[in-house]
Formats: sequence, C-alpha cells, structure tokens
Amino acid sequence: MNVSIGVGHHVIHVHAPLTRGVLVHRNPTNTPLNSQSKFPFLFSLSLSTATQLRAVRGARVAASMSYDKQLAAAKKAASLAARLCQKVQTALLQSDVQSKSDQSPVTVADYGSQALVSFILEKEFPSVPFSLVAEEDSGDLRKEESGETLHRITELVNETLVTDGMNDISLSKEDVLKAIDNGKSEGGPHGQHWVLDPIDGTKGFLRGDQYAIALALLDEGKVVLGVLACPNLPFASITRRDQSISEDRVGSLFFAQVGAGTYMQSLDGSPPTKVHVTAIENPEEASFFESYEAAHSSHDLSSLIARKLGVKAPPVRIDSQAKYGALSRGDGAIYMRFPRKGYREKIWDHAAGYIVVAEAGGVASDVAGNPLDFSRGRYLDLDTGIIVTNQKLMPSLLKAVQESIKEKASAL
Ligand SMILES: Nc1ncnc2c1ncn2[C@@H]1O[C@H](COP(=O)(O)O)[C@@H](OP(=O)(O)O)[C@H]1O
Ligand SMILES: [Mg+2]
Ligand SMILES: [Mg+2]
Ligand SMILES: [Mg+2]
Repeated sequence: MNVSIGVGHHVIHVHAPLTRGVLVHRNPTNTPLNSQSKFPFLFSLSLSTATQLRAVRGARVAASMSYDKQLAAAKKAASLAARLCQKVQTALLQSDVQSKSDQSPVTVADYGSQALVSFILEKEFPSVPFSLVAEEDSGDLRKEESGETLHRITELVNETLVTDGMNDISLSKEDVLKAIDNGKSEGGPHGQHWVLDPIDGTKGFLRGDQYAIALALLDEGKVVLGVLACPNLPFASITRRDQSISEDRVGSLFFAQVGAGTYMQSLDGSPPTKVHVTAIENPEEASFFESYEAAHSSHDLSSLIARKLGVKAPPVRIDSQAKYGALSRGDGAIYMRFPRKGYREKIWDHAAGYIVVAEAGGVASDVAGNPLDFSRGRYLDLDTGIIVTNQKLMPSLLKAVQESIKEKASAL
C-alpha cells in the first residue's frame, strides 16, 4: 500500500505493508507536530501501525535525507540577518554610542535579526507547521516605553527585506512582534525545530568584535543542518598567516548538512569551498580557542589543561560560535568552554556550531565525554563544560580536562 506521511517539513511517500488501512492528510490545523497528538489526522491507527510509522521516520532520518531546501532558506535568512546586524553595528561604532550600560542598540539588532529569520523561514515553508526555538521574546518590546524601539526594529527589518528584492513585503509592528514570538518553541526529541541565536556574542557585537548569527535545524532530536554567519570573521585563517595569500576579505559564512560536509563562503557571496578540521595529532602543536569573556568560561582551567597537554601557543580568545567556524577550517585545534558550576547551556549557543565542526571531521563532548544532546528542549543537559577538537586529539584532551578538574577541586 502506498501512503504519504507528513513529518515536520516533509511529506514522504512510503510503500509499506501496513496492518490496517491508514488515511493520511496534510495536518489540517497546522499545529506544531511535536507531541503524541501530532497525528490526529491519522485514522484507524493501530499500535503496530504507529510502531511502523516511527520506524519509517527513524529510517528516514538515519538515511540522511536531503535538507537542501531548508539549507538554502537558512543561508538566505542568516545572510540577510547578518546584513541587518552589520548595519546596526556600523551605526553603533560610528555614532560612538556603545556605552556598555546602554543595551538598546544591541536589543534592536537582536530583535531585528530574530524577526527577520523567523519571518523568512515561515514564508519559505508555508504549508508545514513552523517551530522555532530562539533566544529572544517580545515581552519587553510590548511595553509602552518601547514604542520607538519597536518602530526602529520594524524599519530595519523592512529595509533589509528591500535589499534582497522583497520590495512588495512590508511588515507591521504587530507582524514583527509575532515573528519574534514564533521563537517560543520548546524543541524536543520529535519533529523538526529551527534553532536560532539571532546574535551570538552580544558582548563582542558591542565591542565591534566577533559575533555570529547561528541557525540550525533539529529533526527527531538531531542537528541536521547548521549555518553560521560571522560578519567580522576574516575569510582567511585568523591564526595561520600565509604571506603568499593577500586575502583581506572579512565576513565568513559556514554551513553544514548531515552527511554532506561543511563548507565556507564569504558573506558577500564567493563560491563555497569544503573545509576540514586540522589533522594535527601532537597536542604541542595545537592552539586553542576560548571565550573572550572570562565570566563565560574559566581561563584558569583552560590554561592548566593547555600546560598539561604541552600546548605552546597562547589562547585565541574570541566571542561567539565564530570559534566553531574557525575550528572547522583548521584555524585552531581545540575549543574549550568551562562555565561556572550550575550554568545551563542553551541549545542555540551550540547547535549550528556543533554540526559545522562535526561535518568538518571534528568531535564535541561534555567534560564527562558524553556527546551533546540537543533533544532535551531549550537547554543542553550536560556535565558542565564543552570541549571540541579533532578525533585524534580528543582522548588526550579529555584526559587532561578530567585530571585538571580533579586537581583544581582538590586544591580548594
Ligand atoms: N555566565 C555565563 N557562562 C557561560 N555562558 C554564558 C554566560 N553568560 C552568558 N553566556 C552565553 O555565552 C554566549 C556567548 O558565548 P561566548 O562566550 O562564546 O562569546 C552568550 O550568548 P549571547 O551573546 O547570544 O547572549 C550567552 O548565551
Ligand atoms: Mg548566544
Ligand atoms: Mg544571542
Ligand atoms: Mg543573549
């Protein structure tokens, strides 16, 4: 019997010996397909049929079906959001208003980026339920005193859409608020969910340093694609300066799809090239990345680990998931992140970066050696600390990390 099964953004066609007749429609209510109630439109569904459906869905994910359409939409959305953020950052730096206490220009870019990405993704896939797990919500923006800010965000979003030829679209303030609030999804192990950090590295953005627009797609709890737009990351390596190449372009876009590798292109649109993590096996030759902000990651612990490993190069401290991007193209060999005990990592801070590195041949884990699990909702449940490197270096890195954590604990 031939059936069509609606799963997340796809309708798949299956020839399967189902035990009872199953009638499948597109989800008529357009509600998010992320709970047991996701198939209210299936009739006569016996338990064994449900089991078969799950098996079919699992097999589809395992077979790494193509996410080409979603990837193209994600690249477009992240690139446009990068354009919006660049505009705000340029104005911020020129007008010299980046007083550390004044968060409003950042807020404008964060909200604008989230509204734009949310709007574009929903528009690209109108016939499927839209689920987005994103950092911002519109709570503060709906307050009366935020009227001017909301006006500016709406202007920015519309101006950015025009730069991409979408002259016929104009979002109202209410449309912008709704697009932002579409990011309230809880994610989870079933169905498809977009995951967005509209500006990752807010502190870097304020300083005029590194930041990223980070967008990923989860399917059945696994990250299946990721895009990292890094407007201030040089296109050439930030650590290996090859004198023979005079490459001074700034703005790197990384993208990865499960089973298809990681690519990089310049944000202004050069052809994509495939990237790989470094092949270095000797930790003494490795260099490592960590947060610029000491409050986000213990610099003491990472330097202890680096000494243990014999790493000679000083740490490379940059903001945001640009670290994952730089690692994916071999600028450095290791990324370490050790937040204070009790800090809960959010999935939007790692999902896109994780797949960009994984598809470039790298590995990521928590400090206990467990893989990162993006299926648990808005947070990553892990043993505090994330380490990322190539396959060869991971065992010695993990050993050095665990020894150093023990030493620090016993020294207290
Ligand atoms: N005390 C803390 N410990 C660890 N991470 C923190 C933190 N406070 C904020 N962060 C996260 O660190 C992210 C930036 O990462 P990095 O340190 O690599 O630049 C922030 O993302 P946003 O800038 O999107 O808020 C935020 O989610
Ligand atoms: Mg972030
Ligand atoms: Mg952010
Ligand atoms: Mg933030």
